[in-house]
Amino acid sequence: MSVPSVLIHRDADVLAKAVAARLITGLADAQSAKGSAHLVLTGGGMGIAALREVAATPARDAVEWPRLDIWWGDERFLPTGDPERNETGAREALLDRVDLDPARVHPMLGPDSGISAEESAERYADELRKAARHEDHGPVPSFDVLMLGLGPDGHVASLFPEMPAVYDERPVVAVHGAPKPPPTRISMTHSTIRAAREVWVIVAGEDKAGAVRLALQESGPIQVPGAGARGRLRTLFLLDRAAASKIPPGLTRRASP
Ligand SMILES: O=C1O[C@H](COP(=O)(O)O)[C@@H](O)[C@H](O)[C@H]1O
Repeated sequence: MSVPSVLIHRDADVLAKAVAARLITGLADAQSAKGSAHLVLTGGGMGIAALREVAATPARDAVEWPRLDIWWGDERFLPTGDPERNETGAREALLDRVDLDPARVHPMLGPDSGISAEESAERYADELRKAARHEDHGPVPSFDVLMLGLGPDGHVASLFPEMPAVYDERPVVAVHGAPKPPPTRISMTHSTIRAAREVWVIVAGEDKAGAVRLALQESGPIQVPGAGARGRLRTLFLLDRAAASKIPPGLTRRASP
């Protein structure tokens, strides 16, 4: 597991633009090295803002969209098209605006599929298993980039502090009774998050500053799920100044004035 690096941008707007630029470069590099790439999306304010910035820049054409697999780190267990679904936000911000191969877009199924949250999680784990190659050495692909938001309580994806999902070793699980609505969700677990080559934790706002500090320190991932979000090769905490305001000096690097 990698030790996190911290980059700080002036505000949420600059942060979203910087993440978009980094994402385009990262995906283009991965595709040129391997022919295709795997990207894991997050819901939440900054994750969707970054996708909107990707859609807005002509540099998006550097990515070969038909050769990209899109996954989600978590989903709110709501019907397809519900505005609160992470999938809906991502489609509106970017996915409906680029030339993706629909077979390579992998949403987590909702209740409109006539299945339970548990079945949805199991199906997603199966889909990940089928996409994993021999060289991935595990039940999920080695995602090139896995993006995460961070809640003020330290949650990432739908892994909330001290809830059963943070103890679970299956790749994907159903979550019931989440403290943030909606209560029923599907989430990748820590083991799946840690299979990614790069994990990017993207956070803006003063209300998250305490969670950022705890997620960067040696907190336990049970109490602070963000502290367990680490990539195999690289972990980046991409922050705005407000979110970085409680990090001890020396740990941070300012990336834009
Ligand atoms: O509910 C969720 O919240 C987190 C954080 O969202 P934010 O708006 O506070 O940044 C998000 O990462 C997760 O995907 C989502 O389901």
